[in-house]
Amino acid sequence: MASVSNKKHPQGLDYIEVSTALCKARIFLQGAQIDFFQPTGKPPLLWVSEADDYLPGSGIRGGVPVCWPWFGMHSNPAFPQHGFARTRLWHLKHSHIHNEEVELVFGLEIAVDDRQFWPHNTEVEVHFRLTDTLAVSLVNRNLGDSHVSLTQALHSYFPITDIHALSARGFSGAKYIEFGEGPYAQEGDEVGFDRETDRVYTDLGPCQTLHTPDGVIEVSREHSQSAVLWNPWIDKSQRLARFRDEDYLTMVCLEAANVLEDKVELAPGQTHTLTTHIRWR
Ligand SMILES: O=P(O)(O)OC[C@H]1O[C@@H](O)[C@H](O)[C@@H](O)[C@@H]1O
Repeated sequence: MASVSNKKHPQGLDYIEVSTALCKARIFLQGAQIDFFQPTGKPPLLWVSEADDYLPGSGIRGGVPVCWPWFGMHSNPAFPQHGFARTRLWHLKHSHIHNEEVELVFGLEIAVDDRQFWPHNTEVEVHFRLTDTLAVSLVNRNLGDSHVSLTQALHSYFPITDIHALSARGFSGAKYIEFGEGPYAQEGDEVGFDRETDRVYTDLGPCQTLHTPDGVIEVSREHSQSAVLWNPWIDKSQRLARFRDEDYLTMVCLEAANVLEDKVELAPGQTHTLTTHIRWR
């Protein structure tokens, strides 16, 4: 029997625990952030640092942080990197169990203090559809009477066993910006890792794969032509919060995004839905 239960982490954060015949999952109200997803009979599909302390107010270093309503640094350097939504308390609006499929919808009320970051009249939701695949959608509706634009990402962290053995594929035809330089044309379909990698891809096809010693993870996107491929390597690992020095060896981020020329443009009344589907192939 599928179940959806409210739980509290020992450090105080509330989360929703999902258990079905097809998967197990854990989603925190803070940030509407999933940090655990395991299809039945397969290894977990998301990575979280063992250094994470799950303290209220700091985003969890792993799973799928929601970067909204901007990705990366804001033009105002006083604003937080990757937006403010990942550390705010979302609320569960709907949960629906149908056979062994669970759907959860989280909403975010913009607090008065956060109006400085987001003064627009919009609605934002994160939807999870949990089967043997993890589907996450970030839905934006423009409820106001003026045009709104934003950037965003579903900043997914994946367990890849050994960064030296990882082959990321599905990049041919795309271009990327890295460390503020570019755009560069992607050479070939495949990306290997032997240094810090922080590429913002555009003109990217809808499906990439991560070939790891433990299997192939498939990451596909809808309503997104951009994605971020990130591994901090040795030096940056030592500077990152809630991250162990050696963590770069076992993780990579492949983030479904709407960034650069792929940003979300919403006319009054319009809705945009960014979706990523993640599964073991
Ligand atoms: O430490 P944060 O704010 O979670 O960011 C982690 C990384 O997120 C990635 O998406 C960026 O491309 C990196 O440059 C950044 O370091």
